[in-house]
This record gives sequence, structure tokens and C-alpha cells, in this order.
Amino acid sequence: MSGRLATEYTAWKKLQQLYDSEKTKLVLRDLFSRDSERFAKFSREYVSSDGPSVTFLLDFSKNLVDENVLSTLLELVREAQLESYREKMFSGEHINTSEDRAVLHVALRNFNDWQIGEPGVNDVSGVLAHIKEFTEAVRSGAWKGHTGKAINTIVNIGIGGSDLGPVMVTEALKPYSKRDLKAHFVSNIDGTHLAETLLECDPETTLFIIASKTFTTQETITNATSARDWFLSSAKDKAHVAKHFVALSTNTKAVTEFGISSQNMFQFWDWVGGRYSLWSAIGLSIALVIGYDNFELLLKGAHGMDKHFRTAPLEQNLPVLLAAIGIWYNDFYGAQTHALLPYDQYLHKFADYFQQGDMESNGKSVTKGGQRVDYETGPIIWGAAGTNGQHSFYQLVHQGTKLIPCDFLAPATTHNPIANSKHHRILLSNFFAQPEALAFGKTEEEVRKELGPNASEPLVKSKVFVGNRPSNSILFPILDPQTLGALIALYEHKIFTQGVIWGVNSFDQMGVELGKVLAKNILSQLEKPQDVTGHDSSTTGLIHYYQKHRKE
Ligand SMILES: O=P(O)(O)OC[C@H]1O[C@@H](O)[C@@H](O)[C@@H](O)[C@@H]1O
Repeated sequence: MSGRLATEYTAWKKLQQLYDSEKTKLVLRDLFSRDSERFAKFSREYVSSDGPSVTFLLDFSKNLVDENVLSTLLELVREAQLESYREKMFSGEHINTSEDRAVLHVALRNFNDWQIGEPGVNDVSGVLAHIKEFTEAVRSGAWKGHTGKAINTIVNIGIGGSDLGPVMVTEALKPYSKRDLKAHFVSNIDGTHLAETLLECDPETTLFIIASKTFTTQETITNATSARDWFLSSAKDKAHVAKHFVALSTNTKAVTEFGISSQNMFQFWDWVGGRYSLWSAIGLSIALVIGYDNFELLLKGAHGMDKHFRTAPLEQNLPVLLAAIGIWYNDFYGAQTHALLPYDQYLHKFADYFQQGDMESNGKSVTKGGQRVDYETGPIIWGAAGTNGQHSFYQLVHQGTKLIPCDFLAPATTHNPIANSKHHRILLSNFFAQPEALAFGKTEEEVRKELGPNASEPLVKSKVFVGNRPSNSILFPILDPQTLGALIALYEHKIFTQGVIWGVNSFDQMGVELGKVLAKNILSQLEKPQDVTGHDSSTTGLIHYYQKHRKE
């Protein structure tokens, strides 16, 4: 975040030389056979130092690194002044320079009372108390709808950071959920999303949570307005809106104008980035689903990771290690993507969540100083829950022409030990096997031995796994709120660290603006063909075709 070009760092140049000279020697089969201590050297156990107990193991031994490469990567982290930028973040400096804002999602989970001098920080505990009071009233049935019935359905209306976090976390922590409180999430402007959801709602027992930091997002305001119309078509009286609509926002004025009273508004602040906002009032749906105490455990688990990130030496610092290794593939090996592969059905939205978390943060091509970068920045993040991915895209990961660094994540214990945990043992056997297969592959010699002398050459070749495909493995005891909090914060700080090295502003999102502006202009031209002006022939042709064929 220094705004310097990463290629100017001495350590970067050293890494390029190392890549050129050592690449052919960084072969996992050899690295492991040469060093029986490799696992011990290249793995770390995280143990939270305060708050609820969280432990997990990060095994990064199956990466194309040796001690020399790793220490040079850490030299790069130091040279980019990660430690100093980290302090700037934690102390509330306006490191989001383009928007002149502090970046303080860590303050939302600051149960250590670090002193942070930014307006709003002192109000965090008040908002948490409001969330606690409200969620307890709804969950206990004390909060009544307009006909005196308790709430049994919540609908969170939000998009991007006001949707993805609550969706991912409520899915991940389903075992902790109140099963008789149904939770829906409406994000897409496509009317189908709202219409299909409303089919499952009763206006007497549904609570709408309008989640929008700005409260100006077209999708959210349109969906919220249609939801309110739907509600009023049965409730009739506008006064009933107060019992069925609450808002999560930084924009009190727009919330009040919408018709939601300020008592039913849960506040947060401009120093909470959308994609870092699940810890804020945006987490209200999470607290409703899993209960306030579990929500607080989620926050405390994240806080433990904040403390680790802030204080652990770089060699022991898990977000830093993940970031450094990621740079090695992204910038020297030319890897375009990074796969997140949780072997836990509850984490099936984890990759979706970090698609925004990572790609909106580091998908930039100018530094904070305004220079065009001459290296690759944020990777494409993708993935799916194991073992489904194995029967879909793993073919390419194992034998395709692309290098795809993978993170495998799994819980040692399942919440659903059906069939005497047989399912879980099979799941975990795959979690252990895939990184092994990727790393060590299967040589031509091994294939020949297996197939016998009569096997055709093409068949032999098609069954070879070249291996040497890198991965990290993260193994945790069980997916509970505190562990999930720590894991999310782990990746948040990884993203931060990489952003510092690349010199980009990880906290703005200018790239989402242009399309919004063009869509607004096009919306005003959709009525008549003669209104369609000022576009290229392709866009004009598409709009004309739509106008010719639309029915409504
Ligand atoms: O929470 P609101 O303000 O509705 O924004 C929702 C989302 O909008 C998008 O355009 C992005 O900028 C996201 O970062 C943001 O999370």
C-alpha cells in the first residue's frame, strides 16, 4: 500500500532470479525425500491467545518453496513495509486513500479494547447491544408482527458485501441456527429472486432486513420497495411497516426517507468496507439465525486472528505466509487463479464469499501512487465444496495445462456423524488424498508398471500425473462460530498483505462504477427504438433486438 511498484523491491528482483535458477529444482517429490522434517518446518499450528479457544493447522509444505524462497518472500513482505501498514490500519489511519477513509473492520470485533481514534468506534458496543436486544426479542417471539404473531421468517435484502457475508456465514453455521426461523436472502435485481422468495413468506410473520451501506444501491432499493409494496398490499396500514422492516446502513437520511424509523435502524460507519461488513450491523441476519452469543463468538474468533496478525513474527504469521506463497505463484509462476476447496458442505459458499473479498479488493491495476503496475495483482478466486469439485473440474487441476494453487480446508469432526461417521471418514480421506495426488502425481514408469507391457503409448501418457501442483491444507477441529471467525479473518489479512505488496488500494472498488452509470443511461432509453442513441453498433443492435422481441 506504499504505492511503490512491487518490481522495484530488491527482494522482488531476488525472487525473479530465484525463480529462474531454482524452478526446475523445486520439485515436491525431491523436496520431501531430501528432508524428512519438511512437514514440521513448513506447517504451523494456530492457537488463539485470547477469547474463545480456536486452533487449526496450516500445512504449507506442499508448496514449491524451500527455506531460501520462503525467507526471500518474507524479505519482500518486510521491504514492502507490511508491519508499518498493518499498524496504520489498526490505528485508524486513512489507508483507503482514494476515498479518504480509515479501514477498521477490526474495530468491530475489538474485544481487547485497542485504542482506535475514529468517530463511530466508540459506538460499536452500543450497536452490538442493540443487535443483542433485537435478536433476542425476535427469536423469543416477544417481537410481534402487525397481527400479533411472532416472526418466523426473515428476508435479508442486500447485495455484494451486504449479502455475501450473511449468506456464507448462515450457511456455514447452520448447526447453530434456530431451525424454526427461516432465513432468505434476496440480492439480484432480477424480479425472479424476490418473487420466488415471497412465495415462501407470510406478511404477518416476515421480517425484512434492508441491508445497504449506502442505501442507494439500485438493486437493494428496488427490491426493498417491491417487498414493502407486497407487504402493504396485505397489511394496508403504513404504520405496520415498523414491525416488519428494519435497516442496516450508514445513511440515516435515506433510511428515514424510505419509511423505516431510526429506532429500527442499525448503524455502521464509512470505515467498514462492504466486503468486510459481516462483522457490523450487516451481520444482523447472522445474529438472528445463530443467536447473539454465537455471533459474538464469531467476532471474538476473528479478533483472536487480528491479534495474531498484528503481533506474530512474520515467519509464524499465518496470513502473511499465505499471502507470501500466493505472490510466488501469482507473480513468478504466472498462476492466474487460486482455488478455495472446503471439504465441508457447510462451507459451500466460502469461495463465493472470497470472490468478492479478494477480487474486489485486489483486482486493481494502478498503485496507490497512480502508476500502472507491471506485474500481476489479485488472482481469480474460485472453488466449490469437496467432493463435488472432484467430479467436475479437478480433471483440469490434476492434468490440465494450468497451474492452480489450491487451499484445502476441512474439519476433523463433523456436525453430522451419520452412519458412524463413515461419510466423514470418506470425505476426509479425499481431503488428504487430493493434495497428495496433486503434489506427487504418478510417473510414466509407475503407469507402465501398472498397465503392463501391452498398454498403448497414448494410454500410458494419458494416465500420467505430472504432479508438483501446489496446495495448502487447513485442518481445524470443528466448524464452530469462533473457528469460522478466525478463518475469515485469516483470509482478510492475507488479502491485505498482498495488497500492500502490490501497492494497490485494497479498499476501494472503482471498477464497479462504470457499468452502473451506463445501465442508468440505457434504462432511460429502453422504451422506444428511436431513444437508443450514443452507443456502438453492437450495443444498439442488442437493445433493438430486445425491443423487437419483448412481450411486456
Ligand atoms: O451495501 P451497499 O451500499 O448497498 O453496497 C453493496 C455493494 O455494492 C457494490 O457496487 C460494491 O461496491 C460492493 O462493495 C458493495 O458491497
